[in-house]
Amino acid sequence: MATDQPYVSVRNLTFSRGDRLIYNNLSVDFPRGKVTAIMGPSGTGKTTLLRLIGGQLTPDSGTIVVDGQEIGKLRRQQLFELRKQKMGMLFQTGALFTDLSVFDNVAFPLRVHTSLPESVIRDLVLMKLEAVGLRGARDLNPAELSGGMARRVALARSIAMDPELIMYDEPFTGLDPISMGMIVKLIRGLNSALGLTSLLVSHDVEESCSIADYLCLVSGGRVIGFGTPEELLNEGSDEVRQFLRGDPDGPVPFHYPAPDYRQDILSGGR
Ligand SMILES: Nc1ncnc2c1ncn2[C@@H]1O[C@H](COP(=O)(O)OP(=O)(O)OP(=O)(O)O)[C@@H](O)[C@H]1O
Repeated sequence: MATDQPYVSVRNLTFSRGDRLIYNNLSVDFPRGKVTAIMGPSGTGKTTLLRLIGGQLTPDSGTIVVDGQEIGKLRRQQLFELRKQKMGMLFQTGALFTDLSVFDNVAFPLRVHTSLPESVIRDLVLMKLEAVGLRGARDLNPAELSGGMARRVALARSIAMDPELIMYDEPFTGLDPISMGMIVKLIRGLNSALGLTSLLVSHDVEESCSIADYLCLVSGGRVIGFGTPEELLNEGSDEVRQFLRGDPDGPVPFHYPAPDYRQDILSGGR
């Protein structure tokens, strides 16, 4: 696949949950080898988009192409192979196996998906743990880890199979500033060192802007801005800039639609 082709290409995607239309004809490309942060209001469908790209959900219509392969055309086994070989996911809820040590958690995908000898698995696990700074914690159990350490072990596990695409869903949530700083550094560092394509869903504007090559802002089922953080902060629409600056009022109004305030007060009713 040519390196100038996007790694993920979404075309005319429509997807509903029950009566709720979440995406209506969405098209967006995610550049290869870059970190793109997907941001937008709560409930707008960011996690849903990651799950559609990962093939865990199926679009009502439209196509999703990952590294040249159209997800919707793959048979179940092919999709499983694609996910196994090319995709890593770090979901906020992606808990570690509590009855396995740190080492065994990271070794798990290698043991399940490959027939590598234990000596090679050992080297690979130690390399991944070294990358997240936790080689020395290999014998601990998840219950002995802080939240930040657990997130780093989960990250080591999600890169165990050397994915090309890694999707992070709210990786900073609930972390103290130091742990958050470590995860920020790791996401950026791993992307550069391993040449990954990274998609990051996050509400943390400052952290996302500090590591993302591109921001993709979604709202109301469509992309309202795509560009570098600087481009969007300086030249984005009013709605984009309101979101990025966290302004309480703007195109998204502070007040829920209501009748005239003065008349409302004077009317005396409810
Ligand atoms: N399993 C489900 N069944 C039905 N509706 C769902 C399900 N999961 C999510 N939804 C709905 O789909 C919409 C999009 O959810 P999603 O989690 O993708 O939003 P999000 O942008 O990631 O939100 P947040 O920023 O709050 O995490 C929401 O309205 C949500 O209520």
